[in-house]
Amino acid sequence: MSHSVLLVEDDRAIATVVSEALGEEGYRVTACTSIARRDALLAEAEFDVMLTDIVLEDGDGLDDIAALRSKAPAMPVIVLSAQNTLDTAVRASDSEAFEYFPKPFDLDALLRAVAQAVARNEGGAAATGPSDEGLPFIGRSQAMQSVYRMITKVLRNDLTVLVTGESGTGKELVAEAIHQLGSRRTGPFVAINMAAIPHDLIESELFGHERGAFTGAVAQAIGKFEQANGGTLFLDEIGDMPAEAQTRLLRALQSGSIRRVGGRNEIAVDVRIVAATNRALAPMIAAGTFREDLFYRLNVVPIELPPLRDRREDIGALARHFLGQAESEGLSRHTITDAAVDALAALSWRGNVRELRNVVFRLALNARQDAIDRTLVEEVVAGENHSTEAETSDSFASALDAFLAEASPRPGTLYHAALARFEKPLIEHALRSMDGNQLRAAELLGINRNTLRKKLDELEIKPERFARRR
Ligand SMILES: Nc1ncnc2c1ncn2[C@@H]1O[C@H](COP(=O)(O)OP(=O)(O)OP(=O)(O)O)[C@@H](O)[C@H]1O
Repeated sequence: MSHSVLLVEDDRAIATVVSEALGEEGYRVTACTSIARRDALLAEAEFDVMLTDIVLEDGDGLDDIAALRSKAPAMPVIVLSAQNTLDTAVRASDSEAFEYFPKPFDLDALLRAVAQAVARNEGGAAATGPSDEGLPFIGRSQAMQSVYRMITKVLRNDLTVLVTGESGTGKELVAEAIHQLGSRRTGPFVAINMAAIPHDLIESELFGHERGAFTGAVAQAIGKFEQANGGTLFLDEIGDMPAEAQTRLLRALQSGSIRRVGGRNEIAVDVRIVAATNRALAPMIAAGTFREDLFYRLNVVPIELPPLRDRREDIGALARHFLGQAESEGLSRHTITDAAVDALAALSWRGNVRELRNVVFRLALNARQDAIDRTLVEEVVAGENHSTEAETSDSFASALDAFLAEASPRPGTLYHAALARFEKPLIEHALRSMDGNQLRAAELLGINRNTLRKKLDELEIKPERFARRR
């Protein structure tokens, strides 16, 4: 017998597409657009799975989810939402939703999730776990959605997380979110930055020391591992950890216990580890400076933060958020014009969200009127060298390192493999900057339009993908 799906969705276009796709897969779909109708349908019949939007014409689809669970405790719920914030992702996971799909979503992925939900339901498994209010995580871009989804997946377990991403992309914020929203939130959150501590002190900082363990160890000291007992330990800039400390950390992760420097006793510790790095670890492993076995211990759940330049649509919301922060730190209240946001969005943001925060604070300091306008943005960022040649070449060099470490191409193919790797993103960047206009993209690149056309064919780039959507 085919499985039944209840679809609660007031966007008719989405409801139609999803119903048809499910129908083609052999599901019996019952669709409705309101909470009242949903409840009436649930009172009449049982469904194998429910798909629900959050904002519905008569209320919030997640609000009374607990009541709904008492009516249909075993029914998996898949949440579809256009409010793509971390809060929504967390609310969806709190409501014990089986999956959360920010809109626009990939239909095939949704169909796979429905199939899994049905299979899981037949197996009788149930999800568990609560959480509370969200963090000020700003950004609804598609690029941030997978970050939010990954965060919600680790809230009810103690899996080790490795957060990667360029400096200033929000890696520490992810660690804090995992701690504050997860099951360890009543325990301590302890952070340690490997790059900020002299190498010879790292082991004693992490594991503590006994009195007299080394010159200067005048008293016993408790390390970060013990301080974080029952909570979360955030190991920042893990790529900067010296070799001996790596070995000791690996041992601690394997055994769940530590030994203070100069100490004899093994001390059991219960900590959840979140590690972060802005350096590519693959080339370091290849070069023998980072232990591969430690990498695998840390990289249980990888969360990769996108650079700000890949989610420019978040810049306006972030800028407004930081203006609010500036105000709460005593600066006067300011708004920002759309033209000023566009000017900010055009910059390269090598320092990512941290750099944007600093620039916004400087704008607030320098503003002569209520609204921050484009002219002020241009004045304030003028002297800042947002994308100098040297910086661009630096980031190319590190991308090239990562490519070489991963690709290990056959002899005789290296030049072309590297070229192909960089040519496509470069051309896509030009098209994106020019809203898909090939003539202007060719001008930006400084190549002939026919050459560009040939490249588009060769590299299978579809220029219409970059046309501005209204
Ligand atoms: N999505 C976001 N929403 C709001 N604030 C953010 C966001 N991402 C980052 N920030 C803010 O930007 C600043 C830098 O973030 P954070 O320190 O988490 O970056 P990081 O990736 O850990 O940097 P580094 O690698 O240099 O340590 C912080 O003030 C943080 O609160």
